[in-house]
Amino acid sequence: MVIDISHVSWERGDKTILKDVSWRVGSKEHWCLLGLNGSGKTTLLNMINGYIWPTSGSVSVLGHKFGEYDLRELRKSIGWVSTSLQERLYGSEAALQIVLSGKFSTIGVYEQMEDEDRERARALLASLGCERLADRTYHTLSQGERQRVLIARALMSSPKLLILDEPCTGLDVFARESLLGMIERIAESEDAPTMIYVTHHIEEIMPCFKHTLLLKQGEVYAEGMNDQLMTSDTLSAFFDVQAHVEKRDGRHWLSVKGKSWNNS
Ligand SMILES: Nc1ncnc2c1ncn2[C@@H]1O[C@H](COP(=O)(O)OP(=O)(O)OP(=O)(O)O)[C@@H](O)[C@H]1O
Repeated sequence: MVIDISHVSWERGDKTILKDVSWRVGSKEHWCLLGLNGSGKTTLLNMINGYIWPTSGSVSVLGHKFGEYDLRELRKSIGWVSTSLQERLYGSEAALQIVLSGKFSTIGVYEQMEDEDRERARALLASLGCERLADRTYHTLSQGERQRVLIARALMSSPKLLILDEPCTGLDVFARESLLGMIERIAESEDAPTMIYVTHHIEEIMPCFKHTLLLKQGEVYAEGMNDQLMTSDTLSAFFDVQAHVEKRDGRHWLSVKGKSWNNS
């Protein structure tokens, strides 16, 4: 199992933020984690990365049970692309340096890098269609370019688990489709890590993500194969709206009371 979360709860004061959550992700099973704002997605990711501990229940990631393994070592095998990471990066660094920093999962490059590291970083930038950005400073990049650089950075350490936390936030529809295409290619590559895609938007779920965990108010609402979960009935009840789901080009599209959410 890549992720094995069993009956996990997380309490803060008198508030229960995660309630009896269980989730098992097998190797090379690419999952989507779907929930509205405040449903507990970030909290669950913080737990998977060992930044917070469950109040009750057990967490095991990449076969290592928390409490019995050095979490700093474990984090080297996990790539986590998130907006909060963007805020912590040094905006004045060149894109290539940012990708290189992924080798040791550090913010900034402190270790001696070899020529082969630079070659790998350039190859990763090229595979994400942004080799020409290698020498550009991060703060001059567009949001879509930043996300690609961060994904290249996350891949630099050849992670076994890659978490993409709302990677399409702030992207226009064309940049979004381009990034989703690249994510799909990563998922289909031979040495692909197990991938978790976190979002509020079902239309971003590419066909390579075959499973979804629906999280609602800190609880698992449902989980399973997308074709079973992504139905008008299930999502109407999940989102507490009158929703209509349509499948097109292997993806599911949601509209609410005649108003499309697709491009929001
Ligand atoms: N350290 C904390 N102390 C108290 N409450 C917290 C803490 N961390 C998160 N919460 C609360 O837990 C709930 C879930 O938050 P979380 O950030 O996990 O949701 P989310 O699904 O990631 O939301 P979003 O999609 O907006 O990022 C929210 O109500 C939040 O205010």
